[in-house]
Amino acid sequence: MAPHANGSANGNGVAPAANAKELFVVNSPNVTYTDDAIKSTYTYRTTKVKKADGKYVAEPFETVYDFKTERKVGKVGLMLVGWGGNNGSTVTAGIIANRENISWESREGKRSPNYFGSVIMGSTVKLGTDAETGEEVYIPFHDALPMVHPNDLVLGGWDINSMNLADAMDRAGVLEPDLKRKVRPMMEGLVPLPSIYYPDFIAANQGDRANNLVKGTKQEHLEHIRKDIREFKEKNALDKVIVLWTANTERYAEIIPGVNDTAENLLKAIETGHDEVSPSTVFAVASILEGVPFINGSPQNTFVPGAISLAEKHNAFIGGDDFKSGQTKMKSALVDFLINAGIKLTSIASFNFLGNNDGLNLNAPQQFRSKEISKSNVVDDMVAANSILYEKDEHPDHTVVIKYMPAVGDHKRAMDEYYGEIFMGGHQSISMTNICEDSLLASPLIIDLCLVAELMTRVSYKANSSTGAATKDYKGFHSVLSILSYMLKAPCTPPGTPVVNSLYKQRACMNNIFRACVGLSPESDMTLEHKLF
Ligand SMILES: NC(=O)c1ccc[n+]([C@@H]2O[C@H](COP(=O)([O-])OP(=O)(O)OC[C@H]3O[C@@H](n4cnc5c(N)ncnc54)[C@H](O)[C@@H]3O)[C@@H](O)[C@H]2O)c1
Ligand SMILES: O=P([O-])([O-])O[C@@H]1[C@@H](O)[C@H](O)[C@@H](O)[C@H](O)[C@@H]1O
Repeated sequence: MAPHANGSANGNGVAPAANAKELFVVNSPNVTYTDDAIKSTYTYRTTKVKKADGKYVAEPFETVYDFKTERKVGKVGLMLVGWGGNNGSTVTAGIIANRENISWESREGKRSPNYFGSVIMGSTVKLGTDAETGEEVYIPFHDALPMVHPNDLVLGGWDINSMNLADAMDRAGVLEPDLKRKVRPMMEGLVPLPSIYYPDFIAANQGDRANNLVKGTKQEHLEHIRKDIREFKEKNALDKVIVLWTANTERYAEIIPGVNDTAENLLKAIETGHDEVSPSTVFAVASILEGVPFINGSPQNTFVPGAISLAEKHNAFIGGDDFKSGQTKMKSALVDFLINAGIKLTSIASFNFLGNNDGLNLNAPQQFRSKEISKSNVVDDMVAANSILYEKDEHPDHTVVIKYMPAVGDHKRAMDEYYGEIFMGGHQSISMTNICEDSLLASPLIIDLCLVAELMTRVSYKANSSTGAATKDYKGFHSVLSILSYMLKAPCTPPGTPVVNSLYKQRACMNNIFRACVGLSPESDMTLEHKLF
């Protein structure tokens, strides 16, 4: 395999197009490069398990897929709902600082911009083993497939508060003064579009912010948001737009038969202005109808059943819920480790103190409840997978507490105690404290979600198997983008499919789907080449 895409022919004798931005080329009879696309024929190998005479029977199973990834990334816009919030203003300043290569003075000396904390921009994946030295070859995750660079994103969005992004950045109190001073001139002119506000869905303590609102009925709101998306696309000559909710956490919407249970009922409920349709669902529906991916970075049930079926009907992408930034990310790594190490985790106590506007909103019981749900379900699949440690339906005790502590601002404090049983009745307690800026954890996740969602708009497949359901034409992945799970606390998955919470599995899934798109087998970590001589 040649490390650079400059001229080596692939197995089909088709020379890869000279695309200086692609870091590697795959030399295989199963991979073809055209000017427009990378096409791979890929054998997906799984194991089917049956039970016969009280015994499992495991059968290897193969499906052959053709994958196609469009190579032209195009100009991409990211529209944030809640643009003027802590996350919205921080990710905007961060992208501008990176794009303009702005350094700043801090207490510790000169600092330069980076994308640390972004799995796509800040981490590497193994491509393979060096043919001569046997050393492992790693490439930036961002180079695994053609992806948009965050510096090239065109940013925009909505907020119920009219503050410009420079003042919003000051209000957030996240970034260093010298950095804020330097990016201010590029942020003052950025003003969020008016948004929709249904006071019942977020905490009453947010009422003072609501001075930038779209008037009219729910149906008019839907049309207004659709028009905003279209105009943003046209004005900036964009090929694609991604819409992402980073606005306040809403309360759960009640699921009511006839109102939000089907696509038709949901559209009707918007038309008649039903109270149980939340602002985030209106944004999701607007995005679906405009054919742009919509991602929910907050915990509420934006994707009511009617929204999911509407997305399926329109082949539009949706992803959610709730950024997995700090405490929960640790949890989805640590619990995976403990249970897979054979340690019986018996309780998790998670405390969170934060003093930003998110914390103020979460001070209200209904909004806290949305967060409590998304933070509590993250260990379920790992517990259920181990029948040695846990009886059926047995769960560790799990408590989640969030308290508003104005003095700490965005510097959230997360304190966790994990308590479990070890060998022969012994006990193990692990306590950890995690202190960091909430918005500096969430901002890179916004970037990752946008980059991967955009990529998925360019990936299509057809089943090509004698055993699987063969299809004639290429089509996109399922509307519910569960490939985004790594970045999300409560991953939304296609209806009826399992949720995977393990951080390790979620990352491997992303990596291996990307590898399949260039015809490479999953990274198994077997490294037999170093074990068998
Ligand atoms: N920071 C993290 O680590 C993290 C992790 C997971 C989830 N989240 C979620 O991300 C969201 C944003 O967090 P934040 O710290 O930026 O909060 P924030 O309160 O600073 O920002 C939210 C913004 O949304 C605006 N808003 C509220 N309702 C709106 C609407 N209907 N339309 C448009 N704008 C609206 C508010 O005016 C505010 O500017 C929260 O729901 C939070 O729970 C954050
Ligand atoms: O990602 P994580 O650290 O588990 O969760 C965080 C919560 O602990 C915090 O209270 C909340 O304000 C953030 O929005 C985020 O949801």
